[in-house]
Amino acid sequence: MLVEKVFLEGCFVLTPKVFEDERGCFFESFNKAIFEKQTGINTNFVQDNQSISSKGVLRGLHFQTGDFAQSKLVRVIKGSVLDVCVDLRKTSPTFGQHFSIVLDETKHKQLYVPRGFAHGFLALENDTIFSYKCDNFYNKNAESGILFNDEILNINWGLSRENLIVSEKDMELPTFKSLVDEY
Ligand SMILES: Cc1cn([C@H]2C[C@H](O)[C@@H](COP(=O)(O)OP(=O)(O)O[C@H]3O[C@H](C)C(=O)[C@H](O)[C@H]3O)O2)c(=O)[nH]c1=O
Repeated sequence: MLVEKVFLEGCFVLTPKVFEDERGCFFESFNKAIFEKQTGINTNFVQDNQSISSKGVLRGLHFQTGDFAQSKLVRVIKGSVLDVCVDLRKTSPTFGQHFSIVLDETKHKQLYVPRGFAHGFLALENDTIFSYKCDNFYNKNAESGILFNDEILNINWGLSRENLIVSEKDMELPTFKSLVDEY
């Protein structure tokens, strides 16, 4: 597996070794020993999630607060997404900065998003299957997030608002500034 450091400390892009033959292909989508050896992160994922999205669906930016914060290992099983993570660690030199990457079914790249980050993605194709591992359980009362089009974060999603499908819940998420002022 190829592991590449992202400029946001603790964030990694992982590319598995793919074995191809006349039947198709095989790759290990997660191997704890290799992951820990190559990232130096000792993690214990406890929950797998999966979502299916039409083209233009934008989910995020989400995170869980406090003791319920989650690190995530995210990947695309079918289709493609523009995946974005935002550093919300107040003591981080990259606080408020974000990293974007296209994850798709052909390159099989994965993104490891540490605790203390907000995460979201835009589905670039219909029937995109997004699958991810979390190292903490879902806790509805600890859910929080930031408006996807927050002016300070200034994330380029590549599509104009009228082409996006965003849940009512996500449209009511706070701005980055209101979150910073609150904590
Ligand atoms: C996240 C989650 C949700 N749910 C329930 C709560 C709702 O009734 C329903 C849909 O949840 P939501 O609209 O929050 O789903 P997404 O918008 O895909 O949320 C995810 O979107 C971005 C990409 C993330 O990074 C987060 O992991 C996650 O928040 O599933 C659960 O039962 N367990 C869970 O772990």
